Amino acid sequence: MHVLVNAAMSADGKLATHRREQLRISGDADFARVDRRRAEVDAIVVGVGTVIADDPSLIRFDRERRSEIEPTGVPARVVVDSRGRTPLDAGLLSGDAPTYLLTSEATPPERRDAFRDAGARVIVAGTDRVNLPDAFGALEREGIERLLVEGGGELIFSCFEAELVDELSVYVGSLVIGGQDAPTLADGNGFVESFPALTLRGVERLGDGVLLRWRVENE
Ligand SMILES: NC(=O)C1=CN([C@@H]2O[C@H](COP(=O)(O)OP(=O)(O)OC[C@H]3O[C@@H](n4cnc5c(N)ncnc54)[C@H](O)[C@@H]3O)[C@@H](O)[C@H]2O)C=CC1
Ligand SMILES: Nc1nc(O)c(N)c(N[C@@H]2O[C@H](COP(=O)(O)O)[C@@H](O)[C@H]2O)n1
Repeated sequence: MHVLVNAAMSADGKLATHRREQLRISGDADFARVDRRRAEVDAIVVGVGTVIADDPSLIRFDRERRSEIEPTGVPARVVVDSRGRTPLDAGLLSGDAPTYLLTSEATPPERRDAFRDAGARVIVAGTDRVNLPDAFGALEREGIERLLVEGGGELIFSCFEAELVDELSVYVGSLVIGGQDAPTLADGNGFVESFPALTLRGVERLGDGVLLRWRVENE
């Protein structure tokens, strides 16, 4: 499996304001780049915090280009949601693309059934919290090889903590958001003694911002 994390942050490292409302940090050029990356992967992954904050569709991409690359269909959408907090009327349960809900045993069986009735494929991995290596392994067994993780900060941290990330792309927009409670690129508990090592692969000006690309050196 290949896991790319992509996000847009402010110059001070924030993904959104402390109100956690959806915020346009990327410019048109970066959104077009993200659309191309979406067209190249098998699935796009977000945390339930992002679903609740943004209600994303995750299907914005260049359909013509997708048909050139992979004529078999659209990328799946994946929500990491330990307790089944995804609203049943969320945009990504619209049926426009296959949707997976990665959850834990903390989600009651009847709630899992409600997601299945809404069209989602439910994968249970972990007791209290989604066990990401197990859940991503289950996706791999479904034929999902290329994952694009779009956030938010808590999920991105967990992906690094579990050493699941192969590549990191960050668009740095020309704004300052501030706020100690605003989500950052990697939240969670933070690393203390050892830190994921990155090798810089690219620096590119895109509109008013900068795209930074790293390879992650997992041991
Ligand atoms: N600027 C950007 O590129 C992006 C910004 N965002 C912003 O980020 C904010 C949401 O980020 P967060 O609150 O950090 O939520 P998140 O989207 O990272 O979701 C975190 C939630 O996922 C669930 N979860 C289940 N298993 C987990 C595991 N093993 N590890 C981590 N989480 C697990 C938990 O319920 C946890 O609360 C929103 O304000 C959204 O607008 C989100 C994506 C991209
Ligand atoms: N690349 C990027 N730049 C920004 O400025 C953003 N705010 C985000 N957010 C991510 O995109 C999702 C929304 O996608 P749709 O418009 O619904 O397709 C949002 O949920 C974040 O994951 N990304």
